[in-house]
Amino acid sequence: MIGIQPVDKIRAAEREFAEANPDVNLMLRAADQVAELAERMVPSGTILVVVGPGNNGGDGLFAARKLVRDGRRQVMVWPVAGTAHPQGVVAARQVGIRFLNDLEVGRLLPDIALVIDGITGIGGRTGLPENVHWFAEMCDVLKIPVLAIDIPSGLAAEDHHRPAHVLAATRTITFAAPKLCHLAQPAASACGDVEVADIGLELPKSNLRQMQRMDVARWWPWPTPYTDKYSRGVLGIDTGSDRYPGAAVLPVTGAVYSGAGMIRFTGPDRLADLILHKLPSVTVGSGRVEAWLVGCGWSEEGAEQRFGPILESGVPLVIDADALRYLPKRLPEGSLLTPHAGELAELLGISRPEVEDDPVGKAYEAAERWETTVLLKGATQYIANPFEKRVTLAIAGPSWTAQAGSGDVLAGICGTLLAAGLPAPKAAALAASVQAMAAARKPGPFPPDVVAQAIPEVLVHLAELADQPVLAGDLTPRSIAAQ
Ligand SMILES: NC(=O)C1=CN([C@@H]2O[C@H](COP(=O)(O)OP(=O)(O)OC[C@H]3O[C@@H](n4cnc5c(N)ncnc54)[C@H](O)[C@@H]3O)[C@@H](O)[C@H]2O)[C@@H](O)CC1
Ligand SMILES: Nc1ncnc2c1ncn2[C@@H]1O[C@H](COP(=O)(O)OP(=O)(O)O)[C@@H](O)[C@H]1O
Repeated sequence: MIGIQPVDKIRAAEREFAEANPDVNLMLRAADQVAELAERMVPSGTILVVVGPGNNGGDGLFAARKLVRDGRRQVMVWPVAGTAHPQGVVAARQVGIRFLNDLEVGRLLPDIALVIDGITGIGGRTGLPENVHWFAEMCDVLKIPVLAIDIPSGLAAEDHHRPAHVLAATRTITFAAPKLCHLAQPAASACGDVEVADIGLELPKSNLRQMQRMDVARWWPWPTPYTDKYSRGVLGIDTGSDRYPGAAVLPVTGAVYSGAGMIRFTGPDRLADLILHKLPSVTVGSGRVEAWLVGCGWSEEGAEQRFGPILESGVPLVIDADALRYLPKRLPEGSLLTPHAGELAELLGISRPEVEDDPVGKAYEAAERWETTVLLKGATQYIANPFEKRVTLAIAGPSWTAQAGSGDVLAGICGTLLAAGLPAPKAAALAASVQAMAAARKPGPFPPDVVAQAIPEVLVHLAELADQPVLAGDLTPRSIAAQ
């Protein structure tokens, strides 16, 4: 898990570091890392460092000096605000770096191998200074690689919006910890590959976090020799309707391919036949379950009657789609709500744009109101955990997943993990991440049930990461591969 840090915490850590280490210049540390990454990105060719008026520009100027000294290449600087970090300017001029004006930049741009963006970093407000709009567009048109220092200029560190004008990066090097804009869409789409560089800052634990593959590997409920179908977790699924028959098949597919011990389907009989045709391991009819999944494709008719008895069972529920309209004030302990932005808006009695404007805040608000875990779905998936007062971002996948039925499959995976006994925040973070990783293995317009079928491949890979044996004896996947 990686902590996502707000700007005030970064600045506080920087102050503490400066007090404790008066002889260390953090800007030089940052600049060295920028220069080193620039060398890796383009080993030769002219580099243009674009600098703004603040410390982000300072990083750029010291990186420029380093690049001139270390390599025998041409480095030029464009100070877009007229003024720039004074010591940085002196340092750059000392090594003979040429400072350009707008006209010169326009003329030389086609021959630039790399642009380093030091216009704004964590001090940046949303939006690019007007006099560089043309430049951002030209970099895009000419396909010039851009290395952003800390934050691509135009983005604001704690904001997930992507404004119309942004200097989109090929890579971003940020310091100490990622910021929300690096990970949350659509802002993240302007950051390219993000590298977090250690410059020695100590940061406190954050209540906003990003899942890592290793977390999925560690937390996944791997079966053991003591496991049987019951102990792996029996999941009850009541989903689908005549209007939405696929909403019965898809969640069950998600649940089966993520390893449910047993599934009891209690939806309409006709849909049970459909499911059995595809997935004969599913059982039909009621019985003891460890968790329920409800709501996908219920449509409105009869929804409340279906929901009532299941709510009374008291086991944890995954509550999706139509069932979200009938939430009681108190939910069974350990339950999980899985709304998309529109459904969350309806739950909170606000508009969809209000949710889209503040997904972290609104997911958390619903989690607090119902005292339960909320998984807000979308391009970035947020898991709000009101018990530990934090929000976790799931691992993200390709946008191909944005299709009807993906949410149904995701609900099924959540159900498997709740039935396995995982607490809802973990179940949600794992399910959303694994679906994204499966989609990354099938990058294209594969239907959601085909993406679900890639989950076992993802798990085999993760088992290797967690060093989980897959055969009797001591053989781990790694040792098998070595045969
Ligand atoms: N805080 C830290 O830990 C460290 C910070 N460093 C660098 O310092 C940066 C932060 O420096 P600053 O606080 O000076 O902030 P920035 O350099 O990010 O930006 C501040 C300046 O840009 C202007 N500005 C902001 N948004 C604008 C916009 N949309 N249009 C036009 N002008 C805009 C502001 O008015 C201000 O003059 C970091 O991002 C990083 O690059 C590094 O030197 C290493 C240590
Ligand atoms: N831009 C996107 N990139 C990746 N995944 C997305 C994107 N938009 C939506 N998704 C995924 O698509 C699913 C949509 O869920 P939902 O709207 O409930 O679909 P349905 O109800 O049709 O199954 C979610 O699982 C979400 O993760």
